[in-house]
Amino acid sequence: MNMHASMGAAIAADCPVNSHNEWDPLEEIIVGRLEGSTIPSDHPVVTCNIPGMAARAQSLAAGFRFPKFMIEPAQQELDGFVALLESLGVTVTRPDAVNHKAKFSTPHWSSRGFCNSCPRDSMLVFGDEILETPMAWPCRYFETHSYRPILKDYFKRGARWTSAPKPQLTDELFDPDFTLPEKGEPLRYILTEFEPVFDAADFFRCGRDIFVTRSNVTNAMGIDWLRRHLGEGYRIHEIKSRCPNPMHIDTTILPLGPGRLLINPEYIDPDELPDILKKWDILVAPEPDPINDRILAITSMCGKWLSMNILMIDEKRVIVDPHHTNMMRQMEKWGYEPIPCSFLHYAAFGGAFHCATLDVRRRGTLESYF
Ligand SMILES: NC(=[NH2+])NCCC[C@H](N)C(=O)O
Repeated sequence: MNMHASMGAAIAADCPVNSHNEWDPLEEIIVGRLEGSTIPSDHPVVTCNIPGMAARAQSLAAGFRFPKFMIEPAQQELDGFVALLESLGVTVTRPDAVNHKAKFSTPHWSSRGFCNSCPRDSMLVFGDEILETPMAWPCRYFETHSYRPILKDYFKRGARWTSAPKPQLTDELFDPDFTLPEKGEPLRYILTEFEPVFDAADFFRCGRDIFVTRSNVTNAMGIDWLRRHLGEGYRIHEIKSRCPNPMHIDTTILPLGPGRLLINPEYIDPDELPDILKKWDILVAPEPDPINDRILAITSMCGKWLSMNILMIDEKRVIVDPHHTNMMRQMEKWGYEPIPCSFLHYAAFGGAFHCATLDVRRRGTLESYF
């Protein structure tokens, strides 16, 4: 090993932020919070991304606090999830509780906040860099502020802390005539190319290769911005999804380890995957177990494929919701060790295990898997 390489390795080992993929052994993770959660605004970029029933209910109550009957069971599950991660030896870091109901404004618009249930969406980790993403939901504009004490601490301990240009989120960014595509119609997005925007959760990382789906929160200019920012050491590949209301890749496709991809058969056509993924094993996610609880069904901000929103502890162990027995069994058949953790109530706040977390340190180095 030359001097440079060994110095690089020393820095990586000491740095509190060091993660290159979704499966290396997990050492530290940020887990979101529910305190202070506020029902998101009825801006079209919000409502077009939420299932119809929840969107209608939330539009009526936008800006109010989420009711207790939704917070309490989700909080219990969240506490259980944190305890489970700690029992597995993972360091769990939490954002501050902040009042997301507070109103804020730019010269062009004003909004209240939402919550910090999903750190996966607002920050991306590339090795020792943690990047704040330019999010398209106005109510999420200041969301990373609840993570600033953590970010400053990581920075002081050696991490690189960056942020994409803060978007303006003026009307020019949103197509005023946008409606969701009907079955059979070509996909379209609410975003224009006015300025770069992207959510971190539209990307997943496999070492030097990064994969992205375009969505109603990530435009082509956002993807280009990140491509240029990352430079020559990385390649960003776009994955085509058939999801009619795409927002966040982690209910569509996720890598489980080098050479293994979990796909949602409704949204992904394996023949349309980028060529470099064609050599990987495709593991087709089983049909999600239906959720019959009416309250859970009505309040969920997500679709049924949240069953795929799993978290890898390492290349073998994976956290899965025990409600999703098909997924639990299938994981075992594929040779994984599923660890059950009940988490269905969190869907009302935007996700499950993958969304609710940001893996900031996994033991491993930057590699090319292709
Ligand atoms: N990282 C996240 N917040 N992911 C949530 C994905 C939700 C996705 N739009 C669905 O409805 O299934």
